[in-house]
Amino acid sequence: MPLPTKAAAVVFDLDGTLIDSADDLGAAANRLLASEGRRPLTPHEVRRFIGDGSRVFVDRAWAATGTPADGSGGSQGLDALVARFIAEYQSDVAGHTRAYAGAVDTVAALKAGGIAVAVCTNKPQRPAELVLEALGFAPYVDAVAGGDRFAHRKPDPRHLLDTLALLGTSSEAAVMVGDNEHDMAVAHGAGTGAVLVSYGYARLPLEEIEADARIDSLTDLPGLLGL
Ligand SMILES: O=C(O)COP(=O)(O)O
Ligand SMILES: [Mg+2]
Repeated sequence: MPLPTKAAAVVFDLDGTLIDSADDLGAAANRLLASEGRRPLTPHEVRRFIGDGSRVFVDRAWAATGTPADGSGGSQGLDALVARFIAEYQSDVAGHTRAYAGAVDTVAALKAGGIAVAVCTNKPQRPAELVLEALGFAPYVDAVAGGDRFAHRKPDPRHLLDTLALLGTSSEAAVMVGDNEHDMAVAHGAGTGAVLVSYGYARLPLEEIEADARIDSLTDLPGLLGL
């Protein structure tokens, strides 16, 4: 679908779109893996494992480094590892994480142009809020919808629809901006515009991901939206 001529809201994905967070996610995972006598993840593995939230990230990390974690909910199983991973990650969300070039200024420019801004991420709510605060996005963001805020998360389009409900914006007047197939899938499913960034952590070849527009830098976004 074409992008709205006058967008009322822009919803951003977080990891791989607004922020390059792989090093801190990897460091937290590697501290946990080391405490369990496992090898660290490579930077390439970390980038491939991001995008489906903390539970899937830890599950992939465990499967890649030895016996997979037990998903049955026991005290030694995946649930316990996920809780420890989130605690590790939350202790240092921004040490090695950077906003992509121009990202904060772009979000600020949209806001100044009268566009509502939200973040729809599979990262859990608390670390998402902490990193947005630490990197200077928070003053320009009207709503944050972490992966554990609602009953559904990307690629379920209800994650995006529930995010838009927080803003009071209709799908037709909204644009989703993200770096992977889940972000574009929720945009198509919810009926918003879909803008794919080229520099993030997509696992599929970018040309295989359907999008209404593709950008190499967030600084191209205001122009694309007619600001
Ligand atoms: O996998 C995650 O934790 C988050 O990924 P997202 O911000 O790209 O949705
Ligand atoms: Mg992403």
